[in-house]
Amino acid sequence: MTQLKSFQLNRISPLSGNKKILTIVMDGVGYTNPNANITSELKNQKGLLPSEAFITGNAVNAAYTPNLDTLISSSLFRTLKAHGTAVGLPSDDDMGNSEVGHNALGAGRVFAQGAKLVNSAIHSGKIFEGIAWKQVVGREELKNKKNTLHLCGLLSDGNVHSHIDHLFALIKGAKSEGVQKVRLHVLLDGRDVGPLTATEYILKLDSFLKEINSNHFDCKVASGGGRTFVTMDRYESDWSIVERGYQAHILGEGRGFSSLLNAVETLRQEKNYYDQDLPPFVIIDQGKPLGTVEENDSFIFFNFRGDRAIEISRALTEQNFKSFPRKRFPKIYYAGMMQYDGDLKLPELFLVTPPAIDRTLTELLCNASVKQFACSETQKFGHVTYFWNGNRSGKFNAELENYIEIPSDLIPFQERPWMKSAEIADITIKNMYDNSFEIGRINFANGDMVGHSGDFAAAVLSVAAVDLALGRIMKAAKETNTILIVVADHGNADEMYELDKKTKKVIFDDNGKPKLKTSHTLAPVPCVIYNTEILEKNVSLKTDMPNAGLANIASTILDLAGFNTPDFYEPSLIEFNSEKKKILK
Ligand SMILES: O=C(O)[C@@H](CO)OP(=O)(O)O
Ligand SMILES: [Mn+2]
Ligand SMILES: [Mn+2]
Repeated sequence: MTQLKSFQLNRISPLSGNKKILTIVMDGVGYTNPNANITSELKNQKGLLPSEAFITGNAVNAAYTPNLDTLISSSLFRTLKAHGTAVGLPSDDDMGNSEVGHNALGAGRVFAQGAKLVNSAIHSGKIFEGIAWKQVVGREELKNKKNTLHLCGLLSDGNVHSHIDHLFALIKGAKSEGVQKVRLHVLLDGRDVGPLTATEYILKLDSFLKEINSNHFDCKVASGGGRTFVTMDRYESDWSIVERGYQAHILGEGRGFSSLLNAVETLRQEKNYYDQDLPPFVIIDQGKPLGTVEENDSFIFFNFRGDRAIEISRALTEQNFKSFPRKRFPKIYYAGMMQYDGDLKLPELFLVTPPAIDRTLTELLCNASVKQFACSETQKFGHVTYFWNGNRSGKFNAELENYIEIPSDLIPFQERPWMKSAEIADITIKNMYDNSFEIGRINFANGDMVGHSGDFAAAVLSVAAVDLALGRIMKAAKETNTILIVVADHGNADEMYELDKKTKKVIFDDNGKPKLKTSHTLAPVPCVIYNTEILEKNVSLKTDMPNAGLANIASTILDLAGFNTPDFYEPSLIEFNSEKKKILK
């Protein structure tokens, strides 16, 4: 990775009088005009509540949000782009997500992201020329069937963590390389795609395998499970998720089925599982698991995004691993689709080089000796640290960076939609009064984590809980001389029902019920700068930036803090009506 030289910020006006700037990320709280998309036809649908937001499944607009409403009515309110090319994704059909959103927020620029980089590496063929491919796939032992190549990852075209086309390209590449035996360990999605879409992808995979399998090429599914229950934990929230995956994928331990389709269909019949919650399973052939991982096998984790790939990567490669008993730890040739953590160099081998996100806001502020604060609950803690800092888990300067994690609950979040919003507000407000930082950022997980459950009523409560916390912080901001920048990283709770792409009308299922949506949205996000009358009087939003996105926030923070904004960052969203130095006094 080429790293450019670091950069020294030039401060033209110090933050005096304990002035502070705090960015609040309301995860998954997209903004759409409350009055859009209503038709009389929709209003007449049976069984639906009469409010417009309720009818369209927009939990952000349906929630009681007096504080957010105050912010939205301010002259310093606008929306920002948070999806597609504005955050480095391949196309504007790609919804935003936390990784690309927080990368853009923390780095002040847009980098071509995993989804895009893997596409180009496949199209150019470079993915099959690198060291990792040679060392993991190009091995003699795979060509003479002594060992097996395992591919593990998320089976969908969600393009947040993975894409099914990437899996197909790897399988084709392995066949061309002369590999004879491939075993797949698939995680069902239902979170970046519709909640009950697994069968679509399974049928796609089945017909692909039918086509590609031959006398000399044997590729089959060996194990799997739903992504939120099996393998894809993050930020060490619940290692038992990874343990279940290890048992199914590596040891071949778990409930047996004759095929992937059979597993999903049987499990769904027994209990109304959404895809993401499916328990682990193992495919059995002639009484034996079809594809345990053995000594000297090769293994590729084909998700490109890091947060949920780190723990399984550690479980498969770490010598002194203590997070759960592995029972058996075969020595394998392991590669990730990407390197998931730039500080830990994890994993050592990777197929595609990740974006070289350098000179992040945290780094520049550390160079300028600015005290910083970051806080969230476990589910989003890495978002305001690791993602915010360009996919690095370490700190630039431990003395200047105060990071606080509030442990998340280990229950379905729709059962506690307030999550840890109150605790995050408590700690943040305390740090505001203590003047422990100059520039901080926090994340409220609610709109996103509850949005993913598909539970509309709970999502409405989740947004109200964020609003309550927001109101407390707004009050404290007035009393502690703190400027707030309230923003979101992408939409989610703003569309709890599937909408027709063109007409934006709710799609109904065969029973006349709205089709639930669990994934993120393409919505823009709110952005407000809040605090003093002085600010409102002397600062305005530039009017010539209709396409501004999340990457414009970093410069805006620096601008408000009295720094010159670096020319390699996207420009600030604001302008000062008279001399900046005087206004920021
Ligand atoms: O839960 C996750 O992993 C993603 C969705 O796949 O959500 P977010 O980007 O908000 O973290
Ligand atoms: Mn998010
Ligand atoms: Mn999400």
